[in-house]
Amino acid sequence: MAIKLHGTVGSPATFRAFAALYEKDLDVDFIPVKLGVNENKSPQFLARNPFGQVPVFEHGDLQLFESRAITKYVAEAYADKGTSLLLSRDPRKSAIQTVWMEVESQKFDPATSKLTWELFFKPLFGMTTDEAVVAEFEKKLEPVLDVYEKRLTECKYLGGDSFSLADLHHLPNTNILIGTKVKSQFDARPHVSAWASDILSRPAWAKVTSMLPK
Ligand SMILES: N[C@@H](CCC(=O)N[C@@H](CS)C(=O)NCC(=O)O)C(=O)O
Repeated sequence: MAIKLHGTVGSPATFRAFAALYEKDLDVDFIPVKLGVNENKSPQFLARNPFGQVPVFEHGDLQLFESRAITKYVAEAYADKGTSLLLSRDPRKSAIQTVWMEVESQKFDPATSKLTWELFFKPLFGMTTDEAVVAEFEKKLEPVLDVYEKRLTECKYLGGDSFSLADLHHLPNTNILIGTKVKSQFDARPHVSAWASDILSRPAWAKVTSMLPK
């Protein structure tokens, strides 16, 4: 029974799911969804995700949407395969990893998704970047990265001493932003900068980004 991922090359949420699947060395049947022609709003796609967004994961009769729910399922279902993406079964250690997964989705993602949209996707689609929005969200990202800098002086990765979902969830937006002027915010914080280089150089992530057109 093949694992299927419905998604779009370059979509941060699709790439987040792929990162977990590739860390686990899983074979994936990729089913491309064309966002540009609203394939994601077709009745067939809405039956898979009523919010009409990629990615959607399918394995037999299990169907999931929300990239972070997909990565968590993959980490748990394939716990003994590939990279261990869950730091511990101990509730206390596991809770600390969860804290940093929540920080990513509640603090890092809202600021960085706005910035990736303004600085990367809008120019890609021939739209004009709104510099006022960029300035506003760069300001919001700064205190988040300050907290990361402190955290990363205490341990090598956000969730603890090894790479986990808490780091993996950051990959798509970090990968885009280090190709923009926001890179300077990463560079200004030595531990954040080293952490970003480390997680972006993982072979599984290189396999994900190799899907991008050259
Ligand atoms: N929270 C969702 C976000 C999914 C999402 O924003 N997907 C985007 C592509 S990265 C999408 O499908 N956009 C098309 C749309 O919203 O109509 C997740 O993590 O899966």
